[in-house]
Amino acid sequence: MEKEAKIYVAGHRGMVGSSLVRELKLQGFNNLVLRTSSELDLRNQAAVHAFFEQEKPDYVFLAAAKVGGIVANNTYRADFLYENLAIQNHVIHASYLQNVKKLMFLGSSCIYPKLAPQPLKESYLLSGYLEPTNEPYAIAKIAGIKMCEAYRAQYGCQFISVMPTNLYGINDNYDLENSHVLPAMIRKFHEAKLRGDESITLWGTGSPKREFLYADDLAKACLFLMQNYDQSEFINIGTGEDVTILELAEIVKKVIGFNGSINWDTSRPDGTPRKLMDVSKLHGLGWKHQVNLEEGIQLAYQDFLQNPNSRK
Ligand SMILES: NC(=O)C1=CN([C@@H]2O[C@H](COP(=O)(O)OP(=O)(O)OC[C@H]3O[C@@H](n4cnc5c(N)ncnc54)[C@H](OP(=O)(O)O)[C@@H]3O)[C@@H](O)[C@H]2O)C=CC1
Ligand SMILES: C[C@H]1O[C@H](OP(=O)(O)OP(=O)(O)OC[C@H]2O[C@@H](n3cnc4c(=O)[nH]c(N)nc43)[C@H](O)[C@@H]2O)[C@@H](O)[C@@H](O)C1=O
Repeated sequence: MEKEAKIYVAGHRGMVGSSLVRELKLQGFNNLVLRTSSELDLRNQAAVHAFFEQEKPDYVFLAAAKVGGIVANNTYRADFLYENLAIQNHVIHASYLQNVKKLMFLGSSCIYPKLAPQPLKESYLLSGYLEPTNEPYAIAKIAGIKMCEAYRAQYGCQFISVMPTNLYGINDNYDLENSHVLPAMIRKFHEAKLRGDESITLWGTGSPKREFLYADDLAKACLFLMQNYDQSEFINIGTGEDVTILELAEIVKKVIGFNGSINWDTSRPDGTPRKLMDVSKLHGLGWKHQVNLEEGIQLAYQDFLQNPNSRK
């Protein structure tokens, strides 16, 4: 990417998009094109095509999506399928029509079969049934991967896909019902500490395992791959290390300084038992994450405390 290149970051107000913008600016990319969803609703095909025709970006990071945790995915199944398909169809096709030099599509580790062998190699895609709680979202993400592959094969487009593991960081969504587990834990432990509660309640059994990557590390990986990776096959982004939800809770509890106990609401879903990324392809290219889990949780907690705009 040339420093003066025009770069469109779709979803720049989100956790990942805002981190991408910070990293791009840090690295000297300042010709950024940004639109909020109220300025440009990416579900509106005509509006997306008009925007691309007018702006003609050189590079596109597609980090706009309908995103949420296990319960949001399971509850708003139609919205997760329709909105994500619409957003990615419009942005990817318009990028082809306007000769975008390179596009990066962000998928998710939920594209892998629920019971796939661990760690998850890129080649395991479509080798088994998906986890039911997020099947609509995963189907949309798989369609996005296949669109990038197809536009490369048929039209020679330099479109790549990356599959991030579970993310957390600055500007996360802290809604208690719709968020992912880490922001939910930060808010639950913090508010319980303030109230002096004796216990907090988390979801499921605590036994599923998850891998967590700090969003600023993800943004660094995305910029690295935009400049150093150009193949049809998508690539995993993660740390290659996971913890049980119970172990995660113990870390968050310690960082926040909550002294009570933890109850488990087993009427809430556990989701997939484990989804640990195989990151050997990414490490082979020379990229590795920098922020470890406890350090990242401390940074996210500081942001939660200090940022008056945090999404609670
Ligand atoms: N968070 C996670 O744990 C993971 C996320 N990912 C992927 O990373 C990407 C970014 O996720 P994340 O930053 O967490 O999500 P956020 O919810 O934080 O941000 C999503 C952004 O998408 C934008 N958006 C949503 N709908 C529309 C629309 N109809 N038109 C225009 N913009 C829209 C929103 O814009 P606005 O603010 O202007 O409304 C929002 O800023 C997604 O593709 C997601 O699937 C992958 C793995 C894990
Ligand atoms: C990134 C990924 O995120 C989603 O998948 P998920 O990893 O299952 O999502 P999650 O972060 O919401 O939960 C992880 C685990 O944590 C447990 N858990 C405990 N207590 C709380 C809790 O209070 N809130 C939440 N949300 N989960 C909790 C919860 O029961 C589960 O076992 C996909 O739908 C899809 O969006 C996707 O790709």
